[in-house]
Amino acid sequence: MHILGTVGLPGSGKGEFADIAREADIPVVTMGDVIRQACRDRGLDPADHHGEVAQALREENGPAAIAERSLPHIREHLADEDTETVVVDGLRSMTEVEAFTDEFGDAFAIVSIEAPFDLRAERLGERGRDGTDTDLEALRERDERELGFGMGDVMDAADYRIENTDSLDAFQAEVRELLSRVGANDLQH
Ligand SMILES: Nc1ncnc2c1ncn2[C@@H]1O[C@H](COP(=O)(O)OP(=O)(O)OP(=O)(O)O)[C@@H](O)[C@H]1O
Repeated sequence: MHILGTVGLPGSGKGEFADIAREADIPVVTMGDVIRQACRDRGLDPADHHGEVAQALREENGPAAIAERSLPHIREHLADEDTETVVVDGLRSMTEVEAFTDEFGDAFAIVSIEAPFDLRAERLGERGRDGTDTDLEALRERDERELGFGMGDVMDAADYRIENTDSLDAFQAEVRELLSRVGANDLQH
C-alpha cells in the first residue's frame, strides 16, 4: 500500500500529476474536490468561494479538516484489492501530513512539485480556468495564502521532489517513472 500526497504552489503541475496517475489506473483523491463539494453543500459556487470555504472548514473543524474529509475516500479505494497506490492531490500543511501519517504510517509519502513563479504564471495564463489564472497579483495572493497554510513546510518535508521546469512530455515521463517505481516497491524514503 502506498499513499502519495502531492504538494505544490498554484500552477506547479499537481493537476497534470493527477491526470498521469489516473491514466495509470491509480485512483486520485483531490482535496480540491472535497472543498468544492463543501461549497456546493453550502449553496456556494466553488469558482467564487473555494478559498473562503477551505478556510471556513479549517476554522470550524480544525486545521486537518480537509484531510480528514478525504480519508473515507482513500479507504474506499484501498478496499479494492487491485489498488496498491492512491494519490492524494494537494496537501496544504503539516497538520494534514500528520493526519495522513497517523492513518497510514510509512505507507504515506509526500511528492513536491516545483516550478518558479514566472513559469507557473505563464502556464496558468494559458490554462485560464478562472479569473485568478490570468491575474499576476491574484497568483501572488494565492501563493501567499497557500504558504500561510504552511505549504512551505510540507515542501521542505517532501520525500520526492519533481522540478517541473521542462516540457510537459518530460514531466509526464518523470511522473510515470516515479509511479512505476512506487508500484514496484523500488523506493526508499
Ligand atoms: N511542464 C509543463 N509544460 C507545459 N505546460 C505545463 C507543464 N506542467 C503543467 N503545465 C500546464 O500548466 C497548467 C497548470 O498545471 P496544473 O493545472 O497541473 O497545476 P496545479 O498545480 O494543479 O495548479 P492549481 O493548484 O492552480 O490547480 C496546466 O494547464 C498544465 O497543463
